Amino acid sequence: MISVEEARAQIAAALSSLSTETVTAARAFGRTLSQDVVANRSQPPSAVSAMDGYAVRSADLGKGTFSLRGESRAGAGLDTPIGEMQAVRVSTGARIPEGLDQVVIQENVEISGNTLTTDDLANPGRHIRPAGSDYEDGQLLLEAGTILSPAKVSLAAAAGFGNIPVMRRPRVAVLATGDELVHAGETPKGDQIFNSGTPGLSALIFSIGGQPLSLGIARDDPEDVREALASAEGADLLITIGGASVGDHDHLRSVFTEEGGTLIFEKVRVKPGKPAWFGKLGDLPVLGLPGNPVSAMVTARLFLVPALRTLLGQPTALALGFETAVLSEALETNGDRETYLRGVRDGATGPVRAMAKQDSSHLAALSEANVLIRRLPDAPSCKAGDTVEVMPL
Ligand SMILES: Nc1nc2c(c(=O)[nH]1)N[C@H]1C(S)=C(S)[C@@H](COP(=O)(O)OP(=O)(O)OC[C@H]3O[C@@H](n4cnc5c(N)ncnc54)[C@H](O)[C@@H]3O)O[C@H]1N2
Ligand code: MOO
Repeated sequence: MISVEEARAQIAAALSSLSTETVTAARAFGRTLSQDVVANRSQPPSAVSAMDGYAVRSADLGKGTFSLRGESRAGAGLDTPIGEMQAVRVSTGARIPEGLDQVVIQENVEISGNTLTTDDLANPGRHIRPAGSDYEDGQLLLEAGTILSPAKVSLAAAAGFGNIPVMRRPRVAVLATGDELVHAGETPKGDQIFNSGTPGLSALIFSIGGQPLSLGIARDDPEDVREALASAEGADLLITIGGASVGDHDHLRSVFTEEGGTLIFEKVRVKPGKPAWFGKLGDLPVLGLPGNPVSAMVTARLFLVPALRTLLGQPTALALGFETAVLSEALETNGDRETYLRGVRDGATGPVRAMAKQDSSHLAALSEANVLIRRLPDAPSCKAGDTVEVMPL
């Protein structure tokens, strides 16, 4: 059995990043940048007013009455030379005319005909945004591999990118297996249960920027499994749910091998999720997740999310984002598998406790958990007040 870290490294090694495409800025949220975004001009391009008011020479303040000399508007700056004791009407974002170095806000002036008086004193640069104060021409604004938040989309657009180069969305086929399953919304027979795995994993795939594609439910019949595997053609990654362990009616692994699949690993020293496996069917990477719903969701966090991030060319694809938290309740000695306990943390930084229900089929408990508490193999017992590693969910 290999460790979680080895498994993650083997998955990443078998994947390469996908091709790229461009999308309009308005559609770029959540996508991964495929090229650096570099500013091709400074922002603002020249010194501009930060307020509505009057631009003056700071050295003239306190010396008497100004005469008004035209207006500089956002997008239509004033080019006329400005003399001493002259003030120019400016709006927010308007270019500051040559030679002026202070803006007096309109609330602080008295206008009479064509003249202006103010009690404001010299404060050079006041209410003026210098050229390039946001960013300079040639500055690296966003690096390839960055996930585009709304603010980052806005920055790329501010830098003139109407179309943004992004990684293609990974197409992830999801195949559930087992005669006991029916799709949610259908009517289960007595012993049947709903397929919770496909919707849960699809949501996770979607949240990382992938395109989930359900291949439905393959019955416990080799021909049905064979057909389902064939239907994954064209996907960038196939996720299977269930049939990973040793059951008599699980045909997934045997059909995978018969069809020429190469197994890269089977079984990981992790709890939950020991039966997780990974291989390749021709060029198609196949990640087999255990059927137990919590095992599937936890192993998806550990293996599927980094796989998607690798396909998306994200530089920190393998980072799991651990934080530390203080325990509010003791923990027992861990077994020999790396263990991910469902936990509840009080707020974003408060104390954490492991939930009472840790069964790998208890989805209601998983949905209440807000962290996974990581316990390394054979970790000693912990008491309240000890620090543990947690992965936010
Ligand atoms: N003798 C042994 N038995 C088991 C072992 C073992 O090592 N020796 N491993 C256990 C572990 S750990 C796990 S995890 C499970 C995983 O088994 P499979 O991956 O083969 O999953 P199935 O047998 O197909 O299903 C297990 C369980 O999960 C339910 N299931 C499956 N798919 C879905 C789905 N899409 N949505 C909702 N629920 C699903 C299924 O009905 C079963 O209840 O094996 C242990 N056994
Ligand atoms: O390792 Mo299994 O995932 O516990 O139920």
